[in-house]
Amino acid sequence: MEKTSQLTNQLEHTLGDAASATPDRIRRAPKVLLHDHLDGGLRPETIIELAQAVGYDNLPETDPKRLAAWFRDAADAPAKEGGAGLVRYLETFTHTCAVMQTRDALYRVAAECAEDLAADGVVYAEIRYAPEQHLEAGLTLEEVVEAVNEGFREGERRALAAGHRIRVGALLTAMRHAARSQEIAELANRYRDLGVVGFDIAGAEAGFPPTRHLDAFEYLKRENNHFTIHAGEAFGLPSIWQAIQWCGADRLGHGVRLIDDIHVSQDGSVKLGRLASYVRDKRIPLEMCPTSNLQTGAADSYHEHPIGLLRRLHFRVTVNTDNRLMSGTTLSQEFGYLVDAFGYTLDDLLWFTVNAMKSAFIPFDERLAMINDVIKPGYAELKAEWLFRPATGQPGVASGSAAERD
Ligand SMILES: O=c1[nH]cnc2c1ncn2[C@H]1C[C@H](O)[C@@H](CO)O1
Ligand SMILES: [Zn+2]
Repeated sequence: MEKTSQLTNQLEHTLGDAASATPDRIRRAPKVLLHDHLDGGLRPETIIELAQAVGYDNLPETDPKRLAAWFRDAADAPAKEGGAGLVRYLETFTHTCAVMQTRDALYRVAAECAEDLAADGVVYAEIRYAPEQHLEAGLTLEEVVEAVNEGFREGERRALAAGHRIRVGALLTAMRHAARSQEIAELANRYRDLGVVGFDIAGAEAGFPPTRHLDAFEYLKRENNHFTIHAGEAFGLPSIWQAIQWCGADRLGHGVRLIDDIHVSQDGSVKLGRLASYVRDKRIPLEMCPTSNLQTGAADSYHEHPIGLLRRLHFRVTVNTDNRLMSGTTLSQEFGYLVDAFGYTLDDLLWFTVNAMKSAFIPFDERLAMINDVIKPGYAELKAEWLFRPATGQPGVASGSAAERD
């Protein structure tokens, strides 16, 4: 009896160890990224080179390391100061957009984005940007979209040559303070199946409710197209409610404030309000971006980030980067922070990843093939690594455990 429990403990230990999410395993695990801004993920070296090429001399730093630190610090500042978080955070994009005004620059940034994500183990990504912010040097909206799409294709090819497979789709964003959403929605529709997979609105949330862009959303619905909406980041439940019930968003960008509609009692029992229930019942995906939320003040720490509770309650949570440059992060790092905060294992990471792939805007059969033929086998392989560890010469934990299980 005692021997049995000893072996059971060993078995649990071995399988627990097999599923542990070390930084190296997180990086090698196949990952899916649904919320990442093209203009928030440039390489610092590239910004400096592009600025020189176009004569932009307003960069705060001209050394790549110092420039990277500047972006991170500038994006951190809002939360530290407790000010108008998101608005200050968004000011940093002036510099990245300034160097993304030519065909070559957009092509390069998009290619490098795909390469960087692939090197981090991302196998599928939807990358968003606002075409209307790249017209200053005379490009048309169509030229912007084509340059970015071609850049993504080039990045996919380079990644493949380096031994990584990645597929990248574009989401076209309209800025919520501006008035071009209908035009951008039509653009997204025109380039559908040509590299663009959906639409989004972004920018300052307070004062710019999603219903300002209702025409664009209704148009996209009539066209059977897909869209996500940044909501519940800097503004609370009304923004989420409008995004879903008025605009019909397929997914929510961030959605952290949904927590305001969930009541946890002292005894640990949980009661969902009507909106939170609806989001969970309808399996509406939440594109959560932990570090970005800390920077804009939408969450106070990784430990307290609503993702912990929402995952426990089986909301359809996904993990994302938002802006890799401003947050000094990668998708692997975001998962690493959550592993440290919540003790997640590879099984949790697989759950988040399958959630994300199910929520992607590409056709169902392609999502399914990604899950069954790329993601699940990738995690299974990582979890099986212990089987091939060199023998230690100690009595075998593995053989005892396997025998016990049979
Ligand atoms: O987290 C965000 N919330 C709202 N807007 C954002 C966020 N991250 C980036 N943006 C804005 C700034 C970019 O210039 C724009 C398009 O990518 O989207
Ligand atoms: Zn965002």
